Amino acid sequence: MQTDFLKVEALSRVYPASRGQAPLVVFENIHFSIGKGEFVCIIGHSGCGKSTILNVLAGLDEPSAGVVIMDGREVAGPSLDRGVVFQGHALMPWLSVMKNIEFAVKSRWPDWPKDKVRSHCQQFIDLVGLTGAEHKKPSELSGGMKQRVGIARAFSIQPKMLLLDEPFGALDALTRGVIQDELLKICASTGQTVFMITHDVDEAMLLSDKIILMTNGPRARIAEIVVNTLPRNRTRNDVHKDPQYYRIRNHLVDFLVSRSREMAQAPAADSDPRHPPEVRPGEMDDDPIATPRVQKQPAMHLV
Ligand SMILES: Nc1ncnc2c1ncn2[C@@H]1O[C@H](COP(=O)(O)OP(=O)(O)OP(=O)(O)O)[C@@H](O)[C@H]1O
Repeated sequence: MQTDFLKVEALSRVYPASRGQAPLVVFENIHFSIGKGEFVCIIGHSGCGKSTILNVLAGLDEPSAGVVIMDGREVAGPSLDRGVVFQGHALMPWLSVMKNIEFAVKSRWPDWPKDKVRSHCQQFIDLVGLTGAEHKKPSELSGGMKQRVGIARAFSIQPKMLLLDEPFGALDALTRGVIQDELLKICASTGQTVFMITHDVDEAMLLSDKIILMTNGPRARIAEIVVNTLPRNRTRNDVHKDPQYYRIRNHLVDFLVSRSREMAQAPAADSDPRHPPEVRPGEMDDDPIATPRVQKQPAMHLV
């Protein structure tokens, strides 16, 4: 695997002082890398800068310091090499579902004949369960349906990197599960590289190879990177049966409930921010047998 397909080096984001207030340092000195074909989730409380980092990776925002290098080239603006799905759907309201997706596909492959563009788009419309809604405008769709169009559009351009900002948050549980399964299948068959923001620890554990944990902002930093050692062929139905599952889950929940705040208040540890600690289940303190209450909890969403 190309271990540093995407490299983030010394990234900081500072918003200038306004109305007599001090400048806002959202995060600073962020370093991480993503291997080709890796699925990386980032979790942390609201305001720690997850969306800002994603926007910088997308080339839609500029960092105050630091650099992002993808496939050997510095990210200096938006590109069809990176497909983005936002919390809001960001569709063109005057275009139908099909035309919204066609627009992206034609930009990606301008030489493709019309029929090929159409059948390619249809494949992704079917994938997200929107068959029959091809000619509807966004105003005629529910919030979840609009979100699915955004997901189909991002998948359809087969980008080198998918950037997902809580893409499934607005979906009902059933659709969410179906699209998570499809995403797993697409990643397994195409080796898609993904960076995804989620507030849902179960979603992160189902989908990711690694989970970046951010301390609370301001001055957020990477606390650690959890290596998800659950076997890669996991499914929603059996992922929780793995003996490692609750150990990892407890560790993530514990981080969100207490350590993310405690670490934010403590001065930066003497660990080198260029090499955030990687943690595997065997190195976690949380013992699933000692803390069975967490096993009984339903899916956990924290903001
Ligand atoms: N244009 C701006 N000017 C000043 N501050 C901003 C601006 N945009 C974002 N911020 C601040 O930057 C911080 C990080 O915002 P960001 O949306 O990246 O956080 P987040 O972790 O993605 O939050 P959430 O989980 O709620 O989406 C917040 O404190 C926000 O208020």
